[in-house]
Amino acid sequence: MTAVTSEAGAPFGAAPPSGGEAIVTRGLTKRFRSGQVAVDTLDLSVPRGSVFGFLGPNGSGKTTTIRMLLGLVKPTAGEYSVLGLPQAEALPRVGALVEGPAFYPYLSGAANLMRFDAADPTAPRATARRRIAEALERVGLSAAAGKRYRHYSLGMRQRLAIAAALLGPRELLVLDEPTNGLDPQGTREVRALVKEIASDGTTVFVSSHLLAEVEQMCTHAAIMRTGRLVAHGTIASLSGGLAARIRVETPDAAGAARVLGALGLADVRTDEGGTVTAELGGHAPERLNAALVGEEVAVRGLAVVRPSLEDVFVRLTGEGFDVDG
Ligand SMILES: Nc1ncnc2c1ncn2[C@@H]1O[C@H](COP(=O)(O)OP(=O)(O)OP(=O)(O)O)[C@@H](O)[C@H]1O
Repeated sequence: MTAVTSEAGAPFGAAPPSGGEAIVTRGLTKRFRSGQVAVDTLDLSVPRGSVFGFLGPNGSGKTTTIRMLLGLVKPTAGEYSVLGLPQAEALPRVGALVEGPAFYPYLSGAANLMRFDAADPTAPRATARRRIAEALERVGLSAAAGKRYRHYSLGMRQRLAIAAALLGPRELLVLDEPTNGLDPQGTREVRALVKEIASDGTTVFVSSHLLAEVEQMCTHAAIMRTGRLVAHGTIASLSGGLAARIRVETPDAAGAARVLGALGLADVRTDEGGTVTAELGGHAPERLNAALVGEEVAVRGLAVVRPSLEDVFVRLTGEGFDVDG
């Protein structure tokens, strides 16, 4: 672990992590000179091979955490480990996209990567062409390698930035809000690329303020709010912590609510549009449908609604997830 002297002055333990984790943090904290605590005693475990969504509204401390993990910002307290290695050994195995690299508009994608690679003193010159061709191939830009950057679409530009993070063999890819500012097509391209990169075993740690994006793209997530972790786990376990609900569309909301209540379903609610919902519990939806129809309640639609990460956030914090910051 990269141990950081704690605020109390004692060095945090330097024991290596188990090896199954790509990133571990313990009590990681960053207080800026302004007094602002951007990251507050963060305990994070990112399993190797996961696509890990680091989720939180704007300003919740995601970028500051990433910058600490990459050695760009010094933590105030706590410790962290990346790939279970000392920082100097870990960083060459980590590809990162934090602030998009500045590319030259009149140069081609390949020429831009050549310049970018040349600026990295640790990159072996002799293999530059091969590594660049491989990175372009990996992000699906081989055919556009010779095209000028200024003619690239937004999605292609971001894929080139990801290619720049893949110019060496990487065990971990860290992407800070990679779909920010993209159009819908570019967003789709980048999401597909993240899944593709992860499919060969590379761990991907990706920050986002978009709940649905993390739900679609990630296997695991940590949810941040004002510098603190509010939830952490597999996507299934995070949303599995909340009960699924049954949702009944009917012209007879009062009748449906009565039948569901009589069957023992908990938390029966009728919304303003007349839709009735209740906690499903152990009930079989088809039996509920039969019971409603048997009681002459007309059913226009019946669905089981699984809780989303947004429901988890609202339940844990009592607040809506402020998507736009
Ligand atoms: N250099 C700095 N000095 C003082 N405060 C800072 C600094 N950098 C970030 N902050 C503050 O720390 C908090 C967390 O910021 P951070 O950028 O880590 O959040 P974030 O979740 O990445 O949000 P965003 O997606 O908007 O970047 C914010 O309140 C921010 O204003």
